[in-house]
Amino acid sequence: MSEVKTEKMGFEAEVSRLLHMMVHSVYSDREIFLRELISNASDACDKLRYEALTKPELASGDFGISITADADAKTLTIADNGIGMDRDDLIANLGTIARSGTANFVDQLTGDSKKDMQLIGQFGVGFYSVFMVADMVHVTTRKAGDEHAWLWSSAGEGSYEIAEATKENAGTQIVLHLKDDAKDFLERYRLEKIITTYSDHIAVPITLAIKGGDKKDDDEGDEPKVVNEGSAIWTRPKSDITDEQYAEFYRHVGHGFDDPSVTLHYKVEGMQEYTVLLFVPTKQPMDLFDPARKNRVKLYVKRVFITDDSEDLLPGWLRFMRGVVDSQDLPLNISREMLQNNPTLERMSKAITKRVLSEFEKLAEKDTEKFEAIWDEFGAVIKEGIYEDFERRDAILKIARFKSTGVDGWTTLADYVSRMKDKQSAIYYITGTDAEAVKRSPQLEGFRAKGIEVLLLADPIDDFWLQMAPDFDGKPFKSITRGASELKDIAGDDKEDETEKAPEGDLAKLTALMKEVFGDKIKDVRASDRLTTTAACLVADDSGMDMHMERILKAHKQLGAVSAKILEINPGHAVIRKLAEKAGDKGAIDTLADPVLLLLDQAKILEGDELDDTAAFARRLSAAMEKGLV
Ligand SMILES: Nc1ncnc2c1ncn2[C@@H]1O[C@H](COP(=O)(O)OP(=O)(O)OP(=O)(O)O)[C@@H](O)[C@H]1O
Repeated sequence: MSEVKTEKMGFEAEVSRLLHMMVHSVYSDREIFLRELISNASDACDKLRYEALTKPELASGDFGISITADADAKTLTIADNGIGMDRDDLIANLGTIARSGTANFVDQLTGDSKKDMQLIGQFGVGFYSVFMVADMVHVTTRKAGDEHAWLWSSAGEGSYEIAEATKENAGTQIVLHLKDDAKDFLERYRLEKIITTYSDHIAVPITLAIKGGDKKDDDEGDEPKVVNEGSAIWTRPKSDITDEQYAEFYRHVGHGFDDPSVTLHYKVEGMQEYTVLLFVPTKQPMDLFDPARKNRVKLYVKRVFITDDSEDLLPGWLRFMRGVVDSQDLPLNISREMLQNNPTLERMSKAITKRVLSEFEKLAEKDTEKFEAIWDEFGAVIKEGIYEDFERRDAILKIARFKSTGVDGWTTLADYVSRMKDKQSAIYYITGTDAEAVKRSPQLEGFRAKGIEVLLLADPIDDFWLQMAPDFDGKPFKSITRGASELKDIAGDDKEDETEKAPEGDLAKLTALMKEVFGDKIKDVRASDRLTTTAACLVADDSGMDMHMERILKAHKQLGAVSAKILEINPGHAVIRKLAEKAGDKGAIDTLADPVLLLLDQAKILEGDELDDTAAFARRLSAAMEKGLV
């Protein structure tokens, strides 16, 4: 017999950190390791079932997962006849951290085992959780279509070994040598309970056999017994499925660790036939803002898993949804490439999207609080649909929620419109990168004083959808940082404005002087009615681009230079009054140059813009302070 070559390999540093924690864990829900292993085994069966559509020789018999507890050997074995792994797969999957969820988990480890343990519940650690219960793990695996089998072994600290092995069929067998304090995972009652609690929804049969030990309490013999329902959960009637079973399935299919906030389970029959089981998570999935904007809903055809990577199953703006769509109409031998631009899939996608939106609409009416909690998490993503999904634009605008100066929580556009003032024709908004900073924008002052509501938009997508959606209910959206304000024409609820203002004549002299000082730095200077407490602010020209949008485009190098702005000054502000008084004096252009330049820099700072010359700003400010102090 030739000698078996064993290679010793070190775990990736992050895995070692993770494993160290697992090995020394005091986590009370250790039983989740079994859920993770069953989940992986089921995924492996799904993958092979798909491969076998085009290469039937790869699969051998019915798919199944078997769990064997050996009380004498103190081992728990989980075996599947799924896709299996080759040597490279083993190194990539059981030696590194591939999943973003786990990587995030490791990033957040503090070294304080109590705190770290709490994180497991939020992230899950997949396969590595076996080291909470086992001090030695052997994985024997053979990839379907491959003649070699491999044995991966590790005690969970620092390193693992890989050696060539023999295995009759494709699939994976994982043997856990249980730690002394984990022997309860050999008991039938305990195992059955774990499997039915966490894995009942698994669509392949899970058999359990108990071997050896004292059989006094277990008269069911050594024969493997099927312990789960074994049918795909989405094919079962709703009335047979408990909330907990839905939640477990959600966690399995969505790789989530929270509970679903909405479960949508229905069947369509007629022209098209398919079943939908979709979930809205409670918390944002890790990859929500990945630039790839991938959809994670799994597409099945007649119960056979096809892909969880179809760009056409649901639009990108619903990428937070998790679950399964099982079609009866698509051909079973459909390749993933053939799914692109497939008319059946397109029709299905449209109908599901419509249904999801109408469920949101219903929920928003029936349980506003719950819908708003969903909006808190996913609103920024749903709004991408206003930008890119022309057909759904109106429907999304209808359910969309916004922060506004008029209310504390969220408002709908319809509610905003119902609160519009007499002669107010537009829906006013202001955009920015930070919700709190937006709230403090000087341009809001005049609107606040008149009780005219302004939407406060601080999601990156806001500037973009506003380009695509010109109005709601016939009312145009209008940026309050662009163009002349129509405040004086709108009947607000302010009292007679009694603030003392600079006389028109002086003001005209001051604006002329300022224009001269600023040159082409500024497009125009004019008196403002949008300011009440701030001396000056910048606004964009009516025909120009919204200032925040311009800044975004410049940051993304989509725009060379920003256009010159208009400086609006507040005639009621003491500084402006003083300046206006002096603007007609002889030599005023010299004496007032520094203060008016300071005003301009101040307005830029309020916008979060960079100053052209910070040294000059500091010098002017010091000079002004000196004048005030001495
Ligand atoms: N029984 C198995 N058969 C084939 N491949 C497996 C098996 N178990 C694990 N793997 C491979 O190892 C990878 C890592 O597994 P792990 O449980 O750590 O994470 P995951 O399954 O990707 O994510 P999650 O735990 O959220 O399901 C899997 O993605 C899979 O490719």
